Amino acid sequence: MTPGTPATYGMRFRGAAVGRATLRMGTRRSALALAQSSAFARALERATGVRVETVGVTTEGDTNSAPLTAMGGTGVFVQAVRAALRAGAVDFAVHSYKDLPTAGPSDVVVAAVPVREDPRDALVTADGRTLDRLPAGARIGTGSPRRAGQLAALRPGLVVVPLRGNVDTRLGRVRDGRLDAVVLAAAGLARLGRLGEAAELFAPDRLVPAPAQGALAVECRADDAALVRLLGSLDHVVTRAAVDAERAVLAELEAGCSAPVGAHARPVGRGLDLCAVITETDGRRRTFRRAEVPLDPAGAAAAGRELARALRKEH
Ligand SMILES: NCc1[nH]cc(CCC(=O)O)c1CC(=O)O
Repeated sequence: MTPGTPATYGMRFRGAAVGRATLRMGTRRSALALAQSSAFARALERATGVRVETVGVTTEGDTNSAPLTAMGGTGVFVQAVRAALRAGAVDFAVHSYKDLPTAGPSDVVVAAVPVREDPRDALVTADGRTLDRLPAGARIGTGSPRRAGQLAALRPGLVVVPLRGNVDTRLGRVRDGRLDAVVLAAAGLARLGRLGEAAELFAPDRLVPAPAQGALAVECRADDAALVRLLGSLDHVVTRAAVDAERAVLAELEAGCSAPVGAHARPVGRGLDLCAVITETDGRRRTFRRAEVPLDPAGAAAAGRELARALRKEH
């Protein structure tokens, strides 16, 4: 960059606004977490002229291979990263948004929800077969009760096998023949440049994704106003509204419904088309509904809660 150009001036000015030439970014150390956080870091550097340094944090979700349901849910991926934020070891943190519990602490804020990656679930099979073409008795791996319930409803004859681990581990189970198929987030494959390995990408109203799947949450300390503003330059309004609606469905259903939940909002016209599902983990019951949602944050959350109440009544 040539010194003295208007672009350089603008970058210096904005970097100076947070009073730090270099920002430290907290992230988990998995290949997926590093890929998504470094993509965000590059975008932030381009947009604002700050420099970003990566600080890898190991979380309980990385060191403990027990099922997430036995460990207190997806929150196990975020606690250690938030602790680094509170301790001042990092300035901001990048999380997979679907790993954030719905009840957030008040001392950290989601300062940016960047534009979303592919939100769909993907099927990977050894020979490229789609779900409908898997033979009865085929073994399909997932550790997610949401995926298990919906897969069992779609294909009652399949055998769902519990599976956890990083993307590489899960894909390896198909390659080594221990499983016939695995279902995982398309966003994870895309961020690792492996989306081409998917045999099928499920339409979001057929296999409804997890709330906020494919989205990132960029958090910083709530009292760091200049940084909240700087990170906010990468906020994507449509993604934020969609995620607000989807997480409102989940938050409302967590009170009094332990069944797995999917929720997904897709931009349509000037609003969002929100669909949500509750299943039993064995797939014997599946309740599905959809609703139109306005693009503003308060309206999106209210519409999500209303859809959740209707679902709960019906299920
Ligand atoms: N709970 C693990 C997790 N958290 C986020 C992703 C994928 C990427 C995303 O949804 O942003 C995954 C893996 C998966 O579901 O296959």
